[in-house]
Amino acid sequence: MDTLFLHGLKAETLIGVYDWERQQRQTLLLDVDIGTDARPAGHSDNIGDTIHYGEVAEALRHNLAQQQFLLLEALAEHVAQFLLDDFGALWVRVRVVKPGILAQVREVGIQIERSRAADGMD
Ligand SMILES: Nc1nc2c(c(=O)[nH]1)N=C([C@H](O)[C@@H](O)CO)CN2
Repeated sequence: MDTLFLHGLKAETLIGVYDWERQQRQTLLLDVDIGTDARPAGHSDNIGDTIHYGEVAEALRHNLAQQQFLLLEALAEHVAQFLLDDFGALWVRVRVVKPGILAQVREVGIQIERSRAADGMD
């Protein structure tokens, strides 16, 4: 399988379990890997034969700005399902980092992998 990826995508959303986190959106960093078949576009050289990464970035930012979550786990599940459902991804890896949230820790986050074939069982 081929992988289309967007790494270091900044997205704002309301997220967190503490009261102060419910007051305003925070900026998260997402690494998104999308399993796809790149051969049709590789042969045709036509944007219509692939997943447009600009559209993925815009749709994700727009969608997350309208959502709210308590946990990074819930946000990652939401993003994975969004990519499988709305962009026809065959498989996705979603890594979410919440920057600067813990002192003395470089990065905190979650990474999940989900696939269409497993139908939510993985
Ligand atoms: N496994 C997780 N642990 C924690 C989360 C989370 O989303 N997943 N979130 C928090 C708080 O919101 C934290 O970001 C604020 O310090 C704590 N632990």
